[in-house]
Amino acid sequence: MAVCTIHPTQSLNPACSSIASFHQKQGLFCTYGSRAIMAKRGGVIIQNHPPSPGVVICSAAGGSDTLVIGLAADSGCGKSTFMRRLTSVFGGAAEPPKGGNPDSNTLISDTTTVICLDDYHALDRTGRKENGVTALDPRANDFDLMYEQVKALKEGKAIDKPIYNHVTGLLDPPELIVPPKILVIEGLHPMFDPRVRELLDFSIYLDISNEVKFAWKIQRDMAERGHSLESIKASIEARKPDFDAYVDQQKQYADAVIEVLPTQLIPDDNEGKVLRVRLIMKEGVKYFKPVYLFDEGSTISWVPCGRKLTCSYPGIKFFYGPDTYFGHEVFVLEMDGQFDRLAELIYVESHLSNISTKFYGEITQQMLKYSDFPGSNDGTGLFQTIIGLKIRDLWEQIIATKTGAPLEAAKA
Ligand SMILES: Nc1ncnc2c1ncn2[C@@H]1O[C@H](COP(=O)(O)OP(=O)(O)OP(=O)(O)O)[C@@H](O)[C@H]1O
Ligand SMILES: O=C(CO)[C@H](O)[C@H](O)COP(=O)(O)O
Repeated sequence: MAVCTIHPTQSLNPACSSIASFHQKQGLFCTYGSRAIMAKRGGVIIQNHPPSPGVVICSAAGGSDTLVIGLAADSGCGKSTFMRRLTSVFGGAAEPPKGGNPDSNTLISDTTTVICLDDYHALDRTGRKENGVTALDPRANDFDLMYEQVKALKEGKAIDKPIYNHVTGLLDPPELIVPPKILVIEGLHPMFDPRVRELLDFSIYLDISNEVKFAWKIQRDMAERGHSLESIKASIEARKPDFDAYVDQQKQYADAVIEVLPTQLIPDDNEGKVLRVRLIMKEGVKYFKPVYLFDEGSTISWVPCGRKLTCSYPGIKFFYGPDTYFGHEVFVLEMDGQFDRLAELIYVESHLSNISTKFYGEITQQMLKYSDFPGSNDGTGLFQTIIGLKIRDLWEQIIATKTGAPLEAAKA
């Protein structure tokens, strides 16, 4: 490990510059606090210029601990919302790379870097049109590059990642990505290519049923983007064959699936406002203990409404039990309905176990803190928050295993 001091008004002083250059040549990387400093094409640059003097640390160990998480879902299915919940578990805001392309799809926080796999589109918008393929088609994506670059980050090496510009529909010049502690690759195909799949430490699939997808699309694309009902229907229909062929099939590989369905509490509901959400958790995944309700391995139906939990129509119903999913043994935790008073979630939280919280009520606190995010009063927000905590736990366990440090005791 090498250490030197820098001043905010300088790029890097000569000593730091040569340290960073040296380490870059060795394929290692340097940080200033949680920010990355890279030697690049002969010069030295600081990612996110430091706001105050500080210490630069160049270390062989830093990047090689990168945990890689895959999050798959169709467009408009809540990936960004999920990412905001996940990064908030680690604290600090997630922002696009400072001073970079304003249309970058990347989000960087102190601990996490989220890269959007749309950046591996091999064909731009015109190219897809000319070739008659959708963005969901593997032929429109560069899986070789995706594999090489995710592998490099996992090995602690920085990459020059392409940018797909959703504003122009063009492929923009690449941006520098340095290895974070936790790398999330989100998009249409994180589990499609077996080589990329193999690099994932944990994988999640957001499975939004057609009815709910339609309701969310209407809410966003009609209310916020001025699209017509017909054009939304047409766009969902046009994507469906490729979605079924190339995206949906990835759920069989996911360690956790969040399935979002219409409620069963209202007969023939077609509004899509009240949701039945199922968290499907694979058994036997390293460092991941499925959450359970009351008694691990039992089958339980629970209506928590009553003296301790306020419920208006149509109420709330939980279910927990073992099942099989694509031939895998899984546990399913299900919530149908929505909370009237979010603070009362503590009552439900206190009956859940293996939730990887650090203190009593952490889930409720997280949900209250981000109550303005979509899904905060139902199972989507609850299960996304739980998965965020499980990922934090996974990372801490991996670090503890590598360093031999004891894990914090007294976790729920
Ligand atoms: N849990 C939820 N409950 C209700 N609505 C939701 C939920 N999550 C997302 N939505 C709706 O879906 C829209 C899309 O969500 P979000 O931007 O998170 O999806 P996305 O997968 O990142 O989309 P894209 O890939 O198109 O950028 C939101 O604007 C919101 O209207
Ligand atoms: O499925 C998608 C992303 O999840 C988009 O449709 C794809 O990336 C193409 O984007 P655009 O419509 O902006 O050209």
